[in-house]
Parts: sequence; C-alpha cells; structure tokens
Amino acid sequence: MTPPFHEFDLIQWIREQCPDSQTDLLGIGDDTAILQPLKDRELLLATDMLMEGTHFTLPPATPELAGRKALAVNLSDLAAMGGKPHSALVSLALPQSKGPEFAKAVMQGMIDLAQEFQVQLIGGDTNSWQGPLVINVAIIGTALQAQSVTRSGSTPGDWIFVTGKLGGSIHSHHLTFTPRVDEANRLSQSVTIKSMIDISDGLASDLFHILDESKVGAQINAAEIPISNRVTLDHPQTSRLQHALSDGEDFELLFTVSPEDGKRLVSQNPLQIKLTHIGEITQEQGAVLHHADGSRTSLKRTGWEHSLSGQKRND
Ligand SMILES: Nc1ncnc2c1ncn2[C@@H]1O[C@H](COP(=O)(O)OP(=O)(O)OP(=O)(O)O)[C@@H](O)[C@H]1O
Ligand SMILES: Cc1ncc(C[n+]2csc(CCOP(=O)(O)O)c2C)c(N)n1
Ligand SMILES: [Mg+2]
Repeated sequence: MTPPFHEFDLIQWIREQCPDSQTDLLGIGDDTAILQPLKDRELLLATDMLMEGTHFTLPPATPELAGRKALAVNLSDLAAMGGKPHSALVSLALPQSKGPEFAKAVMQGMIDLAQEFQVQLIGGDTNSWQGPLVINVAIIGTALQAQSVTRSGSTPGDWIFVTGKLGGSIHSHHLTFTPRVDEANRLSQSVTIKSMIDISDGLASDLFHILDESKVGAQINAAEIPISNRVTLDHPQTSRLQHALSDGEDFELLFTVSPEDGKRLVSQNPLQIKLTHIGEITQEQGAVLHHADGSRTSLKRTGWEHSLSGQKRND
C-alpha cells in the first residue's frame, strides 16, 4: 500500500522543487515569505484565479496544463504592464477524489513554466475539498522601464497594435499560449508604449478598457485584424471576424504608440512574432469598425464576461 500523502507532504514536495533563490530573504516554509523590494523600481502585484468547468475542463486539459495556465495568465497580466516577473504565491483547492499524483502534476506544470520565466514560487495555500480544481496565483514583478505601462496613457492619433493572431483559443491555445513577457520587454526597449492590455476577454472587450481609462475612442480596420487559423475556415468571413474579436483568451498584447513609433514598428518589427497595426485612437469616444468595402459599423462590447446572475449582459 502506498503511504498516505497529505497537505504537508505536498507542501514539502513543492518546497523541494522550489528552493529559495539567492535574492529572496525567505521563500516557502514560514507564515509569510520575505522579499526586499527594489528601491528604484515600481513593484507590480496581480492575482488571477482559474476554476475547473469555467477556465478549463479535465480532459482535454491535463492537470499539468491547468497548473501551467494558472501561472501563464498571471504572467500575461504582468507583461501587459511592461513588467518582469519576480515571484508568485499559489493557492490550490484540490479535489479529494483525484489523489496526490494529480496534485503533484498540477504543480509540476506550474513549476516548469515558472522555471522557464525565472519566477520563484515563494508560498501559497493548499486545501482539499469535494469540489472541482481551483487554482489561484498571485504574481509579483517589477517594471522593466522607469514606469510601468497602464491602460490610461493613450491619446488621439496613437496607432493601435496587436501581437500574434486572434480567435479560436478554446482549441488548446488557452492552455498552451506563451505569455508575451519577452515581447513586452523588446517592445518597451524599441518604442514608448503609451497604453497596453493583454487580451483575455476578447479584443472587442479589452480595447474598451484602454478607451475608457484613456477617455478616448478608436477606429479599427476590420480587414487588418489578424484572424488565427485556429478559427476554422468553414466559418463565413463575418463570423470568423467575430471569433477573433470576442472569443477571448488570446493572451496577446494590445497597445498604442505615437504615430512616429508606429511607423517604426511597421517598418521594423522588433519581435519574432506577428505585429499588426489595426487602427488609431480618436478623440471621439466609442469604437468604429472600418470595413474593406468602405462601410462603417460600431464595434460592440462583446467578449467574455463572468455573469453574477446566470444571465448575459444584454439578456
Ligand atoms: N474581487 C476583486 N477585488 C478587488 N479588486 C478586483 C477584484 N476583481 C478584480 N479586481 C481588480 O479590477 C481590475 C480589473 O480586473 P480584471 O480581472 O478585469 O483584469 P484582468 O486581470 O486583466 O482580466 P482577466 O481576469 O480577464 O485576466 C484589476 O485592477 C483587478 O485587480
Ligand atoms: C471550459 C471552458 N469554457 C470556456 C472557456 C473560455 N473562457 C473561460 S474564461 C474566459 C475569459 C477570461 O477569463 P477571466 O476573465 O476569468 O480571466 C474565456 C474566454 C474555457 N477556457 N474553458
Ligand atoms: Mg489583463
């Protein structure tokens, strides 16, 4: 019979996988971790929770991919602020029925990504229950430049860019995406990013966060929106565009720069992935889609939103 494996056995196992780094004062093992914040850098903090049934199902997700995604979504938020990850705290609600190998697999998926991005796991909380898997990660980072990049810095005339391609994330991309931390770093070295957000709820939702916070509007060229080939080709064109606008979980960066910087990015893309100029920031509030045939439609705030009442926003 295998020996019992409980909460403290799992914590000990995690601790062995995540030894304290040289720069931490104290990581896993006490009532709190101890860090010494850098004096000359802004400190960035965020937290994001994933729930089985809402953010993934097992299968097609494996426990490793669920753990990986829980850290990756937080890295994506940090990238969107122009930040460099430092450390993370992880809270687990583990289904009792799944056993210790499942719990280790969740953490192994996360630890592998943490190593890839040099994130130190410095603590967390381990619970078990009769419910589904829930994973929360709190991430700590520092700004890459003197100041981090907010949603509120866009001004009329700015060019709007998006990295990568959009739509169809449910076909595995939401589990396997690369958080755009390195890309945000490269961009911030070559231009001044005026505002930025990562696309988690869909372009047609997340663009409005930049517009609202910056108190501006936008015109978007529909034909320029990069549609992923994950959006299957048997969809008619309009609905392929709708998928790209509102599927969400693309975890690409949406950002604005001055026209001068925009021209520079168009003539020389500093990234190893696609970078597309999709429109401009306008003084008039709201967002207008310009179509290839010359027609214009207003861009609706579609995209993912957690319902608190069992109803959609427009029901
Ligand atoms: N329950 C909460 N209590 C306090 N602040 C919250 C809470 N939920 C969200 N926020 C804050 O609201 C702001 C917007 O959060 P939101 O979750 O929409 O952003 P996000 O993390 O980029 O999106 P996503 O969860 O889709 O990745 C953030 O500053 C976040 O910290
Ligand atoms: C089983 C299953 N059903 C639906 C989806 C799609 N999905 C879930 S949450 C979300 C938006 C971001 O969430 P949040 O705002 O919490 O960061 C999206 C697009 C999925 N991944 N798995
Ligand atoms: Mg975000």
